[in-house]
Amino acid sequence: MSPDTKFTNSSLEDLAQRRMVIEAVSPLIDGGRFAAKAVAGWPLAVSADIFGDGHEVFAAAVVLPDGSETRMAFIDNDRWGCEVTFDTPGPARFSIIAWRDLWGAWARDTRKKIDAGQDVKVELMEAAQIIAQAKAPKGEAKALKALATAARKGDAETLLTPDAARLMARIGPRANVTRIERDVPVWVDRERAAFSAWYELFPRSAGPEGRHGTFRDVIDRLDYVADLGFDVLYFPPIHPIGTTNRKGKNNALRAEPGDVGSPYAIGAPEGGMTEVHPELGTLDDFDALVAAARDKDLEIALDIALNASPDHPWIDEHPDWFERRPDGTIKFAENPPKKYEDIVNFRYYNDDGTPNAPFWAAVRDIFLFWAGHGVLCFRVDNPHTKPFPFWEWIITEVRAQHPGAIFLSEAFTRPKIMKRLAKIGFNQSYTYYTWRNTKGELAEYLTELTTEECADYMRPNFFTNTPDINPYFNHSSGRPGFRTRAIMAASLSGNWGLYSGFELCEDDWLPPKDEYLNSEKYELKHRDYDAPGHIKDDIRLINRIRRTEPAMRDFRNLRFYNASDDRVLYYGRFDEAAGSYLLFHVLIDPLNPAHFEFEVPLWEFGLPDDGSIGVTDMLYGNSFDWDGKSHFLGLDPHERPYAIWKLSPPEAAE
Ligand SMILES: O=P(O)(O)O[C@H]1O[C@H](CO)[C@@H](O[C@H]2O[C@H](CO)[C@@H](O)[C@H](O)[C@H]2O)[C@H](O)[C@H]1O
Repeated sequence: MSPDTKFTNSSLEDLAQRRMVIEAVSPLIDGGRFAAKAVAGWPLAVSADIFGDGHEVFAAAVVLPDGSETRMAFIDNDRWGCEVTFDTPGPARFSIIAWRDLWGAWARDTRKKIDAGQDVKVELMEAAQIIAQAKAPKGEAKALKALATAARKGDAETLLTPDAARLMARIGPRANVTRIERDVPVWVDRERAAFSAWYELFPRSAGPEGRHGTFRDVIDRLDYVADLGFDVLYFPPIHPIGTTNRKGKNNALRAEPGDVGSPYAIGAPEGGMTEVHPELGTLDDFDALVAAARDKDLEIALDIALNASPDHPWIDEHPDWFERRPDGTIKFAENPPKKYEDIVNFRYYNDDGTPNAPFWAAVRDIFLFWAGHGVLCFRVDNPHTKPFPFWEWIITEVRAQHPGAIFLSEAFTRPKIMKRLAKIGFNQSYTYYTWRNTKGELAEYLTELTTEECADYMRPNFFTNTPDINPYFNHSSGRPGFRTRAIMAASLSGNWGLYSGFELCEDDWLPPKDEYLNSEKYELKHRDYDAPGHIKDDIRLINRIRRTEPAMRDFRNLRFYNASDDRVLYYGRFDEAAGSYLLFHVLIDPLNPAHFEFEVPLWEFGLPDDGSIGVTDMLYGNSFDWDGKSHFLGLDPHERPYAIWKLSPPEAAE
């Protein structure tokens, strides 16, 4: 009597489809709870550990929802990988399948047997059986028939040709096809989410001295910003500003007559987050600015700060949208130890724990309103002080209508919170760059950002400074430190930015904090953008290199190399497919020169240690050869605090 094959816990089919093992899939964020990030048109590397029992030959492929397959290649130690490309921004997914490759195993083993002089008559019968299982589409039927004939005639050599291997890899039978249990979610962004250069200015400061700036004044500043090579122009909030508890200069708790107030204290009788400050102009003026910027390939980014001044119209219209204290008064906002006396807190959840749905919907509509006015880049103020489900919902809702929307998270908070915000959908994240200054700190931080799992979902935006952060390093660095910090921000990260004044090496600070003296957050600021000592040439140069060198796009290609001085950060950005290879030396010490030895990474090009490689100095334009691996270089804070080299390896030169 045969044993009972009605297995209680699995069907036979199921057991067949689980014979292969596919594990440690990458990218896969929290088991698929969150989408990994990709960029439309950029290759996404997919990999997994794939193996099966015995000494069989295996094969695997990444499968997209349209059924298209990209074959994975064996890398090492049961790791397989390939690249796939998504063309359109929006939600996407992939699956992975693996199978036993019957023909591959047959060909490998038969070749060995023939080489050992063994008889392969039975193997030829096996070949005929495998060929009979192949399913040839019209165009390949003839080739398959030829293989069947060869098997019948005992022509092993024809069966073992590379052409036969390729044909059978395409159409040969797949045994025990195993598929990962769930598709892997991916969010596909447009390129600017991963590769952008932001310039921040206060529109109210864009006018001539002594007058409140307007959107029309900003139109006149567009050429300046575009000429520096930026592609996103970002404004702190542009809405009506409250007068109750208005802050005065230098964060004074009382404003003096004429003080303009913090633009983050949003809301006045003229309106809230969907109105513009009357002194800036009208919505029509704003639309004109967006259009003029677009003509210069500049995208406008707005600050979405969920702050209400006590004068915000919603306070009367929607009293239940605000947090209240037991005595019925509204709670003022804070980000301890900072206190924001000029703003109050919104209420995200009701007392019964359910979302304050009308308020959530109203915030969504703010984003949609500005998207309707051509704004698809949003810098979100303090997102970590608002609930995560709220952001996840908002981002999903906005993206459903605008898959190209970009959300930059301004969360200077604990690392895991920053990462969670990136997982739930923020496309870009502010980082700790402004506080990472030594070679060790920078290398360690960049290694984390580029190689750990967070690289699959978190995209740093390296701002050199912000209206809130006047970096300690620059208080005493002088111009050399401004130059190197800008060059590093722009070359270590795909996204970078600066807040206006950095290009003029502004360093007046308000001790003991890393804040600006006479901060523009509380007053208009008029600058001479041509004042001597600026670093505009450095900014133009690095933004031009970013635009022209494909190696600058995906920051995960960053590699550090050896330089014999701990004050010199030495790194490379290579894009082999595009033939773009850059090396950077940056002198971190803004006060003293360095003369050091460094290694040209000839090994990256398969060249021997005594090989030679062509190089162009991107600062001065001269080209020459580096012969051999070891070289010396001098950097001087005042003459040349950094060097950028473009390599031309021998193949590329030919
Ligand atoms: O709390 P962070 O350091 O992340 O700063 C962000 O949010 C602050 C609150 O929106 C904002 O603070 C500024 O606006 C406040 C409200 O008007 C005002 O009380 C603060 O003095 C002013 O700094 C900060 O600019 C923003 O980046």
